[in-house]
Amino acid sequence: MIAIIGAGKMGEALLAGMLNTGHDPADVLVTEPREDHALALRARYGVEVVTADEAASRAGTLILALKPQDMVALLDGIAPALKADCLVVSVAAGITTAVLEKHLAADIAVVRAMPNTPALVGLGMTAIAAGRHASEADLDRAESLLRSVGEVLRVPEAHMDTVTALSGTGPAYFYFIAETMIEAGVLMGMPRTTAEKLVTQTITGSAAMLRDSGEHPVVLREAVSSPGGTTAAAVRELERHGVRTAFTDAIEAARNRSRELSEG
Ligand SMILES: NC(=O)C1=CN([C@@H]2O[C@H](COP(=O)(O)OP(=O)(O)OC[C@H]3O[C@@H](n4cnc5c(N)ncnc54)[C@H](OP(=O)(O)O)[C@@H]3O)[C@@H](O)[C@H]2O)C=CC1
Ligand SMILES: O=C(O)[C@@H]1CCC=N1
Repeated sequence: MIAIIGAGKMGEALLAGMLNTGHDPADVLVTEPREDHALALRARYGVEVVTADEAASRAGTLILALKPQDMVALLDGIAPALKADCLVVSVAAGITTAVLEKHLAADIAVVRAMPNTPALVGLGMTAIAAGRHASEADLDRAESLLRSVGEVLRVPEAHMDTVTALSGTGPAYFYFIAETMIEAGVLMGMPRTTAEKLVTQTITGSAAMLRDSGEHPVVLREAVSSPGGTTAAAVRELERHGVRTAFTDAIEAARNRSRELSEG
């Protein structure tokens, strides 16, 4: 039995992704404090909605997808109910395996995971790192569960805050660029629906090329840049406005915020 505690944006993306890829709703429990949201989840996905204690006592694999700020209180609350052989997978930004182990039973198997919302459409990217008591088999279990919603990479836990900044937060950078491009089209007088279609398909096609060509992004960008042309003019403006530095600083700020979240 898999239980998800906290079916907000990320928890629901994992839930929907898992069910879309063949998990049986009868094998999934969900915990959500808000009555109306709990009822909506039950109606939408056909899963059983239970209390956190019940989820902890019945789950073979427990996914914790509540906010980092709510995590310690939840861990302290469910620790007595948890099955000794339960695998705990936390997707919370910044919450280390040491914190999870400290507030659950000392020898519990925990895996820290950082997914992203494209899990909803089966194209997620998740990095995982093992706690002190998680065996290779536990990592395999976490990986096979998360692979149902996209790709999975094992990383040292020391990299997890950077993972959070790159792939966990990454979809937001992408949507920010998409939004900016659409608004630029609208500013220049294009109908919004036309701008949205052009930008969405451009981004989808570019992402597919980046994934499938095996080329470095610089090579792909150079292929778009005709001598004396539009792309070179545009890139000069991006550099002049410090967009590269802005992105680097943004990603560093996300990494630092993830670190701060581990301090409570
Ligand atoms: N959003 C994302 O793209 C990603 C998020 N994450 C991580 O996922 C976690 C959730 O983030 P996100 O989905 O964005 O946040 P949300 O606020 O959308 O989701 C958190 C959910 O947890 C519920 N919740 C709060 N307290 C409890 C509790 N005691 N028991 C059960 N459920 C509870 C909340 O209910 P209510 O609203 O009623 O308070 C809410 O539905 C965070 O730890 C975040 O770091 C990781 C990767 C990507
Ligand atoms: O914004 C956040 O804190 C979460 C973690 C990664 C993406 N969203």
